[in-house]
Formats: sequence, C-alpha cells, structure tokens
Amino acid sequence: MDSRIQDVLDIYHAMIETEHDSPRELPPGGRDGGQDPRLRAVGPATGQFINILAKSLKSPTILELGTSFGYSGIWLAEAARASGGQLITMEMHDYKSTYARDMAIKAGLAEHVEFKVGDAVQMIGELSQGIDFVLVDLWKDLYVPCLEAFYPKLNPGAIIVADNMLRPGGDDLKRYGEAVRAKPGISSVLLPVGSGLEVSRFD
Ligand SMILES: C[S@@+](CC[C@H](N)C(=O)[O-])C[C@H]1O[C@@H](n2cnc3c(N)ncnc32)[C@H](O)[C@@H]1O
Repeated sequence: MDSRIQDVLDIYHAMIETEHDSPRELPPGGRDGGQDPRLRAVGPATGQFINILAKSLKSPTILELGTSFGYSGIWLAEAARASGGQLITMEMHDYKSTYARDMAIKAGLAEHVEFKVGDAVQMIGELSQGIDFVLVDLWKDLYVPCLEAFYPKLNPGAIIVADNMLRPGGDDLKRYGEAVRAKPGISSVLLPVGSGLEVSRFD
C-alpha cells in the first residue's frame, strides 16, 4: 500500500474503532430515513482478503454492492489499479457515496472507481459489461435479489464474496448461502474471515 492509501485506511480504522465502542442505535428515521453516520464497514481482515482476491484477477470489472462511506472500496480500488481493472460501486445514499468519492480522491484512487447512486438491484440490471468480482455487502434482504440480478452477467472465473454470513447471520443470509450454492457453475465455501464470508466461484 502506498502512503496516501495507508493514510486513508488509518482514518477509516480510527472511525471503525470508535464505531465499535459506541452503542448500536438506529438513526432518527431508521436505516434509510435520515443521515446514518455508521460505516458498517467490513473491517481490515476482510478488506485485505478481498484486495488479495480481486488483485489476482486480470483487468477485472469489480462490482461492489453497498459503498457506504467507502472503506471496502479503498481496498477494491487498490486491487483495480494494481490489476488494470475497474471498480463499480453502488450505494443508495448520495451523502455516503460523496464521502466515499472524496476519500478515494484523497487516496489517489478515484480514477479507478465509478460511483453509482441508486437502488443496486435496478442498477445491476442496467450494467452492460460482464463482471469478474462482486462484493455483496448491502442490506441483507437484498442479497438474493442482487444475486439474481448479477448472476447472468458473471464472466467465467468470476469470484463473489458475501459479507456478514456469520455475524449477524440470520435467515436472509442463510437463504443467500443456499441460493448461491444452487446456481449452475458455482463452487462455494463459507470462511470465518471477519464477519463470515461466503466465497463463490463461477466456472
Ligand atoms: C454494510 S454497509 C456497506 C459497507 C461497505 N461495504 C464497507 O465495508 O465500507 C451497507 C450499505 O448498503 C447500502 N444499501 C442498502 N440498500 C441498498 C440498495 N438497494 N442499493 C444500494 N445500496 C444500498 C446502505 O445504504 C449501506 O450504506
């Protein structure tokens, strides 16, 4: 990691630590109603892991579902730059995407990232290119609808990583695990990295 990226990761790591020490309260208006300050970030172990995986692909089109404030995006954008690829990241809320873009500029990575704002399920359907890597990390009831939307667009050899399979886990995540394993051409394994990752490969 170059020093500009490390400086930005250090800022996020301090924010993640503060968030872990704070009570988990829903913001006024609920998770989508107002300004939600929580990063809900994947954390450093998962960040490093997705960076290694995405970087091992050749010129990948990387899709991130759930930009939030941009932490996992820094890891994926660095992988995109190193491998000659591109990151497309999708977020429902403009204020989060704007913050993420500012941090990508600070890290010197913005030219490798396309920031899209809106509903990911709809925006996946509008993508014209094939996809080589997906990070699934948005609201959990959207994992299966997103899978249905991006599965037809996967290139051979594509890797999918879905976060929060063990923490918080739950019915939506279980349904995703079953759905991804039932897809033709998919091999999949659950790994105890970070909050639990379902890592799948499409042949
Ligand atoms: C767990 S956070 C993502 C954390 C981020 N990947 C990271 O590690 O820094 C989930 C994000 O998904 C976004 N989201 C929820 N529903 C969405 C949708 N339909 N389309 C796009 N983004 C959505 C939320 O606003 C939230 O910012």
